[in-house]
Amino acid sequence: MTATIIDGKAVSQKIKEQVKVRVEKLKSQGVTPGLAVVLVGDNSASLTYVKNKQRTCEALGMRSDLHEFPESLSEAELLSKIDELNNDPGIHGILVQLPLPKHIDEFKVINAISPTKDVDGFHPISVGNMMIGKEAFLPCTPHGIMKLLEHYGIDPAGKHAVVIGRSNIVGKPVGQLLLQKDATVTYCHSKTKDLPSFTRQADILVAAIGRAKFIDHTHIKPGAVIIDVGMNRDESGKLCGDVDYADILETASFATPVPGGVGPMTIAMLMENTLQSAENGLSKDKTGQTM
Ligand SMILES: Nc1nc(=O)c2c([nH]1)NC[C@@H]1CN(c3ccc(C(=O)N[C@@H](CCC(=O)O)C(=O)O)cc3)C=[N+]21
Repeated sequence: MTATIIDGKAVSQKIKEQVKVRVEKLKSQGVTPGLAVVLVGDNSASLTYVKNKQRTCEALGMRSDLHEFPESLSEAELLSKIDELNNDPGIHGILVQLPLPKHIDEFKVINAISPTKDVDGFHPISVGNMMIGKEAFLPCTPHGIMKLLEHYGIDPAGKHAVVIGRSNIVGKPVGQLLLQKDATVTYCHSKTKDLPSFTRQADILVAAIGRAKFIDHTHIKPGAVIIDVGMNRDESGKLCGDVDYADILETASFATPVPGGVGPMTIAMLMENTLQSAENGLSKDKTGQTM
């Protein structure tokens, strides 16, 4: 048996086409969805992602503003920029590219973003609403993973999902979303003893470790669905995931490649969240009440 390749690029394309149609409709009502991306410091990897986000916005007819600042930007200056964006009616989504320089408190910054514009889904209010299953902007990578599973007819209900990684932006929320779809969820992390004993039980394995090609066929159960959230460089500098893709293909039933798996979905979900935010704005009056 050879695994079916989960084509994140193709699925993200479909989602973007649907977003584009909704953007056109919104524009005909006089509203152009606007995303503000804030980038502090000159991290070249970050710049690549940011450029990708901007390109996608433009392709979908959305406004995209890049606010670039030097590494030396103070926390107070960043907070005041966020305040300005919170109050800008042309901006529906605010994304502060992470990681931030060490002298800036990430938590303070995320907290300062208006939850109505929190298209990353990182604000504690968004996280809380997601946890209790209420309407919220869902974090883009976990949401993208759920969309991929859905697209390929993979129902998490009753399955054992094993998540490796417990970051606030990927590991923790993807486990929650899988739980909401009735999976039995196990979290593994750097302190987990005998990792393979857990991963071998997984019907759905989500790898968000940050180590190139760490997961191989000895870690997985025959027929498992493998979701690779890794973004690493191999020895030759090529982009690769946390999963040794070639090694697991004969064992897994489905697998996401890197690139072309989860990454493009992250961008598509960001576009959808930004559009959603703009649509929300249209259905609210000046007091913020939904009409
Ligand atoms: N506030 C914030 N929000 C984020 O969503 C966020 C962030 N900070 N910091 C950095 C990470 C990383 N991230 C990616 C998005 C798309 C691809 C992506 O499109 N990857 C392509 C390949 C891109 C390439 O070739 O380099 C793929 O996997 O096929 C990758 C990584 C969003 N992040």
